[in-house]
Amino acid sequence: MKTLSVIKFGGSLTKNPAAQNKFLKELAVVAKKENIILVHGGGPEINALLEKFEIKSKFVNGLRYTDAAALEVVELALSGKVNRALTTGLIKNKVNAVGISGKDGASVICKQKKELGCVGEPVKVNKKLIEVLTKAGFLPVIASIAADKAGNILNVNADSLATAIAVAFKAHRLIFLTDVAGVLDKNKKTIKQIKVKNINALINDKTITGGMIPKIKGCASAVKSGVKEVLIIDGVKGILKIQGTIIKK
Ligand SMILES: Nc1ncnc2c1ncn2[C@@H]1O[C@H](COP(=O)(O)OP(=O)(O)O)[C@@H](O)[C@H]1O
Ligand SMILES: CC(=O)N[C@@H](CCC(=O)OP(=O)(O)O)C(=O)O
Repeated sequence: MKTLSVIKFGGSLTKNPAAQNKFLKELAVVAKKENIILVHGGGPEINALLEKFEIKSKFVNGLRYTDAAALEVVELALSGKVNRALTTGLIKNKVNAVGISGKDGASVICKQKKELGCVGEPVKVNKKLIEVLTKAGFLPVIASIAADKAGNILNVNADSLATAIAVAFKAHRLIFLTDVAGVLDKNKKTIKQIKVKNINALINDKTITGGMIPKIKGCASAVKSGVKEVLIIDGVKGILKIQGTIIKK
């Protein structure tokens, strides 16, 4: 039986068309040998569209405070732009990709983090739709938009969404591709391996900040839930020759 990898493509990489194209080509190779669920963010696309619409946004511990006006723009950027681009790119590389978001098929149910406005934290994954797609040979490409149990749309950090999906599907691997060479220490050198018990210290001493916080927290919960290989890797180097940080028990 093929193993399952959940791969999260960081929005940071959408700024680098060469890296994005390389990723799509390499994913086409990997998808022949493994089942893949692709989850993506799109921070820079969201920022660019918010600027166009003159809507201000701010980040709290790596999560965007999202009011109702910003939410519309977030969905437009994630589902309308980034999801379309990745799905089209995969189809061009002969991969049977299908673009959805976490809200489709009520796949990911969230609890609203009211202090952040229209932001959700995944609390439940309904596997049906994603399973139907993977079993029929499609590769799901999932934008980090989801809904609460009443169907209200919420902005979800893509790292948290990828983690929830990896845990629910008991994935063998969870890989976060980003625009840096893994988790860096204070001298900007890649930390090759991090133990879960050391993660809080790295956050508290501010080695890990901003967008790396939801990623490393996702890694910790995936490792604790039994995902065997959890990695934060250099998205520019790609997924065939993996370079970055492995997170272990
Ligand atoms: N210790 C760290 N090592 C590497 N990157 C870090 C660290 N702390 C904070 N960061 C920041 O996290 C960013 C990656 O997170 P983010 O911008 O959300 O990327 P993505 O869109 O790939 O999820 C890096 O570009 C870097 O600015
Ligand atoms: C709540 C929250 O912060 N949502 C994120 C969703 C996109 C994302 O996670 O994109 P990256 O992969 O670029 O980080 C945001 O609004 O930026």
